[in-house]
Amino acid sequence: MPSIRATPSTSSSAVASRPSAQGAWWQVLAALLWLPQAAVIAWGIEAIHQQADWSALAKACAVFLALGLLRALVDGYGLRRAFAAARAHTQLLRLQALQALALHSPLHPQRPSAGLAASVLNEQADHITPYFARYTTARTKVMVVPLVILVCVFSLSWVAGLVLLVAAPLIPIFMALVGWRAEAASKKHLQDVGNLNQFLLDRLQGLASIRGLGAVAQVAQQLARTAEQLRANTMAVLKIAFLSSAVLELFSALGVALVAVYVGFHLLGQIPFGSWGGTLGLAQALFVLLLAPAFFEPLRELSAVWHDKAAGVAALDALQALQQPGPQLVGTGNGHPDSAASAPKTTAAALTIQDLSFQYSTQSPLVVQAFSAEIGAGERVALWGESGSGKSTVMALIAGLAAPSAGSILIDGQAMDPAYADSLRSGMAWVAQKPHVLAASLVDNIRLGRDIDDAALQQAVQRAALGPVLALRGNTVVGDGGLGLSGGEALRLTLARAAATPGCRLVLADEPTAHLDAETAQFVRQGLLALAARGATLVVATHDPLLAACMDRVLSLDGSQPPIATGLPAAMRSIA
Ligand SMILES: Nc1ncnc2c1ncn2[C@@H]1O[C@H](COP(=O)(O)OP(=O)(O)OP(=O)(O)O)[C@@H](O)[C@H]1O
Repeated sequence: MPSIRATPSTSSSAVASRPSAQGAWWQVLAALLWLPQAAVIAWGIEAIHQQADWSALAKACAVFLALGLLRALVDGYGLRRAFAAARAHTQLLRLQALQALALHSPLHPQRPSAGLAASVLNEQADHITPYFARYTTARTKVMVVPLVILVCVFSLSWVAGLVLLVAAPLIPIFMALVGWRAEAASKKHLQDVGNLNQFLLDRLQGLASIRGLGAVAQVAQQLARTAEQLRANTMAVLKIAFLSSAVLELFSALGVALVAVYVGFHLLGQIPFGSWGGTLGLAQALFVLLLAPAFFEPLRELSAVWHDKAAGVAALDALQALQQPGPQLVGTGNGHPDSAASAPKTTAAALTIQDLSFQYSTQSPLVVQAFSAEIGAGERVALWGESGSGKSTVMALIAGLAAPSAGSILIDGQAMDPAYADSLRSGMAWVAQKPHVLAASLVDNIRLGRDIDDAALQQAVQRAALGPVLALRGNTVVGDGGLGLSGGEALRLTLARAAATPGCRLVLADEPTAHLDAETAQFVRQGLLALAARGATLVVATHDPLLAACMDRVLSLDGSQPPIATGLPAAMRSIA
């Protein structure tokens, strides 16, 4: 499995110059092969004019066809190479963005929405391949082919050369003017596609609430407005694309027409100058005439792929925007094979938190400030504090879901740093208040792809009292797209996941009993204490005085203390 490691971000302008240049150069060679082909045509027509014998003409035809075949082969080969390199490069950029996203901490303040990220990675990134394969190739051709043709034309006629020289710069100037608008319109268009995806995903997820509150018509109107905006922007992009083509066609047609007029009048003797003192022969004049459209051809090609550039650059920027710097997961998916921490431990973990501080971004205030605590192996501790005092943040920092801004966390004396975070985290179980239920069977939802044998799984099912649910559901899919789970069943699933964690030495539970009825909350409290009783340290962030009363100790983040809990069931008191 490839490691998930953050890679330095790359600007779109830097990566734009990176696709394989070889494919482009093969295509440049193919375009230049038109010169000998044009020479053969010009020579052949002059031969017909001078009534040369047919065998010479047949040879000329054969050479022309052979050159044509060679040109097609070279062009096809170059095109394939350019596309293969562009596809590979796009995949690499996609993977880099995906890896950066996978390393985003859940505490990242600018995490992109799931809909936007999916749209950028799946749809928008597809625009990068044509940009690298077609636009950058066309750009290389524009820099070489017209120059070579200009030298050839100038060597025969300075007037024809001058016509091309004057007409050519007008095209890039107008293209650039149109191109700025095109790029802005493309960015807006891609942004709208992302917004629509985000809107759809969000509203589909909240469909039950929308129906329940009778807001379907309003949401449908909003959707229609967003779709209409996307339509208008798509049309704006197309208008600009047509405008740029029209500008180019106009100037290239004028350029070719002027050369044709000059060549025609020169051959008729009406314009005798312009050919370095002498007069152009029929073959030379035809050669110049045949080269004129070829001079503009790379520019026309560039215009045709101009939209690819606008869409490609916008997609590169969108990929870049997914990789916003911010809090990242500690660790990279690679354990430290030689470290003592990577050896499986069976004893409960001891925690040392020293002067822990955290801020979500350099502009935001410290939400945890110089917090220190010692938690002994096997101890059960409640983190207490007013709402917003930073309990969840401290829990996330202990789990290595983000690196502290200052201070340190030691687990059994081992710092939670990137080299050891993964192996330290493998001995932790996280009990969330609202677990995500995957679209998979109940068993797969407990396993989560971890290496858990059947006996351990059965034990976890029993401990979380999930047996009856499992008997009823069997292998049917639960979660998104499958049968649902009740709130209580989902919480049991969380406990089962924690109970099945191999070598679990530290249980972290974030508000595990919030908003639960008394009976379910009691079940969760019992479940947590049972997990700890199997030899794990337990840290809970809670507002629940009953849960706090079950712990050995309460650590307050803001000086507040839980009220004296009453009504703790007798069975619980015995575990506590
Ligand atoms: N992703 C985030 N980006 C920026 N600030 C955040 C983010 N998450 C939390 N905060 C802020 O950090 C502070 C601490 O939040 P935290 O969730 O850790 O508090 P808490 O004590 O767990 O609160 P509660 O008991 O309400 O769950 C709050 O002021 C909150 O607004």
